[in-house]
Amino acid sequence: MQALSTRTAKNTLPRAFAMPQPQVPARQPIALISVHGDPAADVGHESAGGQNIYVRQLGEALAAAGWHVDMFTRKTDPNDPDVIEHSPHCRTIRLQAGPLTYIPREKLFETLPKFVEAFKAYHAKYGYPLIHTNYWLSGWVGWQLRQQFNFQWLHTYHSLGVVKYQVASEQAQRDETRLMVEKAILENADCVIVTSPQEEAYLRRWVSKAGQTRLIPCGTNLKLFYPVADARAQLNLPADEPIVLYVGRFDRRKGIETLVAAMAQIPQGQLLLVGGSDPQRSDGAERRRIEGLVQEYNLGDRVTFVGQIDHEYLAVYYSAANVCVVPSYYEPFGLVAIEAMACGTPVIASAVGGLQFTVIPEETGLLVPPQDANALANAIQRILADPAWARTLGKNGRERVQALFNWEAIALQMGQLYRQLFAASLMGNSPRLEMVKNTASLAAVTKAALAS
Ligand SMILES: O=c1ccn([C@@H]2O[C@H](COP(=O)(O)OP(=O)(O)O)[C@@H](O)[C@H]2O)c(=O)[nH]1
Repeated sequence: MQALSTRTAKNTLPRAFAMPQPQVPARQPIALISVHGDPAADVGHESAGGQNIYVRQLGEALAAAGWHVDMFTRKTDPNDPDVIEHSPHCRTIRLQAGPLTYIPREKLFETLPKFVEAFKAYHAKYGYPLIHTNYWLSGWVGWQLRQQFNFQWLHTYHSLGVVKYQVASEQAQRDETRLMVEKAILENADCVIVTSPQEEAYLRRWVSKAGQTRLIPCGTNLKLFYPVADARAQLNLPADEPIVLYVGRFDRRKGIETLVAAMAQIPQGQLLLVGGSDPQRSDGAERRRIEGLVQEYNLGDRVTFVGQIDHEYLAVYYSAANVCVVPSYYEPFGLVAIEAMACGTPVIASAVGGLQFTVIPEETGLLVPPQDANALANAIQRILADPAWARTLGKNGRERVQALFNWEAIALQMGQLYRQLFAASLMGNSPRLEMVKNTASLAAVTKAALAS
């Protein structure tokens, strides 16, 4: 007799009776636009800094949380690939808009219409229901698209012209188009992300009373930034000499000049300047200017130009330092401050912008007036003179980052906001967002996001 029963048992039912295959849920596609900050680029020099890190971290985290994320940037080198896969559902897409060469951001505006056209080809295919733009140039792109398509539009400024132009050395750069576009963004986007309460206040005082904002700070990756025990040994640095650290781009507004002048007033200690530069570009010119000052102050044997360091390896530098200084004249947020704090290193920062949110004077470090070398020298000496207090500042700093600026929690908050905007738009409502008003409520939101 035929062994009919065994075949039947092995799932040979006629097609009509077969169970339907489980469907893999389609991922919601979203677009992050960062025209001048390529999320796939190496950071720490003129054309790549905090914005590149922010967009890349956000894209990767949202993809891990179940979205399909396309991050659009302008292609600047013909040898670069057009598409980079960061993970199966997160990619950087480089669009051709204008010449395939680096263009400083002050001159990028005229390439934007081409960027909009190139983006539309992808939009026709994926129909992104949510677009998150970064910096005013990408915001202009979002604003143009908004006039033609229906999508939820979020924006992060990263830097505000109206605040930047208040610094004397930046006034010559004043750009009326930028100011007009920044106002249009606030008034037309579905939600603007402010990264500090200071940014919210600047927007309301100087840009517009209209438009919705939500406080979601920048964050840092606590798995990358933590206290490294044998940092000095790894870097071959002496165990007992004070080390003052600067990390960042060579740009006048970063105030490296003030830090060098402060070091000249301090009798001991090494200054490490971490950050890349290209001799052909403006950061190369700034580095030469700083090198000149180091010679003038006779600090040649106490200042080291370390060059660019991989983001993934920076924790060793932060951990090796007694203090990290962020001497900026203008700083919208300042990732370097929270990275140093996450490594347990006290921070001395200028009392400007978001640094007044991240650094708590006398608790996690010190704040000093910008461009004041005397005040900075005093602050550095106070910290170097009291190692026990410095350790307490460092410990408090790490705790503050854990409570408020942990990237994992920030990404979850952003994902929740995206979902909130979607839900409200599906119901035809203009979404009403709850404003996080103070640090205590932000800490509670952060905790809740991590617990969810
Ligand atoms: O050699 C370097 C110098 C800087 N950075 C990174 O560049 C970013 C600078 O961001 P920040 O917000 O401090 O300043 P911005 O460049 O956006 O003005 C930080 O994440 C640094 O860790 C880096 O990875 N390597």
